[in-house]
Amino acid sequence: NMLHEITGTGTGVLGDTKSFEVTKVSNNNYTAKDTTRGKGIETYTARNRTTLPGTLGSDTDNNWTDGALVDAHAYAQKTYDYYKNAHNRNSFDNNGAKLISTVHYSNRYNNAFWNGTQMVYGDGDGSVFRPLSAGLDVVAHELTHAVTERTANLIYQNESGALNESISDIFGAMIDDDDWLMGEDVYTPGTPGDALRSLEDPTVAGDPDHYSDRYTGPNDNGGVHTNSGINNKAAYLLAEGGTHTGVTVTGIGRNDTAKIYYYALTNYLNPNSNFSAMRQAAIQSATALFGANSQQVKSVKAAYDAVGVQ
Ligand SMILES: Cc1cccc(C(=O)O)c1OC(=O)C1CC1
Ligand SMILES: [Zn+2]
Repeated sequence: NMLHEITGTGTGVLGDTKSFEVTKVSNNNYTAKDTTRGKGIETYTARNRTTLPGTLGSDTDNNWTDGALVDAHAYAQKTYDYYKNAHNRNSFDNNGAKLISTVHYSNRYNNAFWNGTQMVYGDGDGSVFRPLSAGLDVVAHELTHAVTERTANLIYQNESGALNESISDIFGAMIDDDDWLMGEDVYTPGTPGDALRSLEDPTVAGDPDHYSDRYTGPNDNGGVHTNSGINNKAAYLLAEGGTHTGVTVTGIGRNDTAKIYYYALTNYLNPNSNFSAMRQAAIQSATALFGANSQQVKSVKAAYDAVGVQ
């Protein structure tokens, strides 16, 4: 309970020190259980097996040394705080639902996912990925899948699936807000400067930045992690501005961009929304938030013009 809530300190996967709320059970027993946020934030370890949630994280001296667990716990708290402070949303269900994360899932597992109940992170194989919870954008991406599931619930295939992925990348970039890259802190440790995806220039990772270049094949549920680049590029242009395919967009900044996408996700998008419906939802959201003749509405139209979505 709140009475035993204290601050823990630990070292993340990348060797950085961070602090986070934990529970003191006794003088030499601390658990990765935060009872200060919603109905709680709890982080577990699967100890490299696949039983979920596994064992609740614990430490004897409150100086935490399991980097993957430190990062998953601290970044879940940071992501909770973002949705509460920026969008007045209390956890993924807007009713304070407990945030459960498990690290050290399976063996050399190059993946992270939301399984409908909790977040799960592999350790990576050390070549393709480091432990995936070390990426704040990864944690935010996974938790945003839960937010999307409880709101628009975009079907995870073809265009609605690409939007599902893009919404997770957009809020991943809004929360890990020092760049427009996804997974840069955990992807290919041996290759500095690359990323799993880029919202600024999706083509650096081989993803399309215009609707005419969309993938229409069967792989990856119809290219959900590929065609996300089209809407990701639109969101980047909306926030930062720029000229793309001969169309100039006036940037409106990260905060207004985030408000527009959150408003669209929670008021207009539905499970079957395609890219055209995304354009309309963003226009209607910008209109509701900023007015019909606002710069924000003008820039939304230009951003979707620039990526070829009408
Ligand atoms: C690493 C990975 C593999 C497969 C699916 C996802 C997924 O969650 O869609 C995934 O996580 C990400 O894309 C996060 C953003 C880096
Ligand atoms: Zn995803």
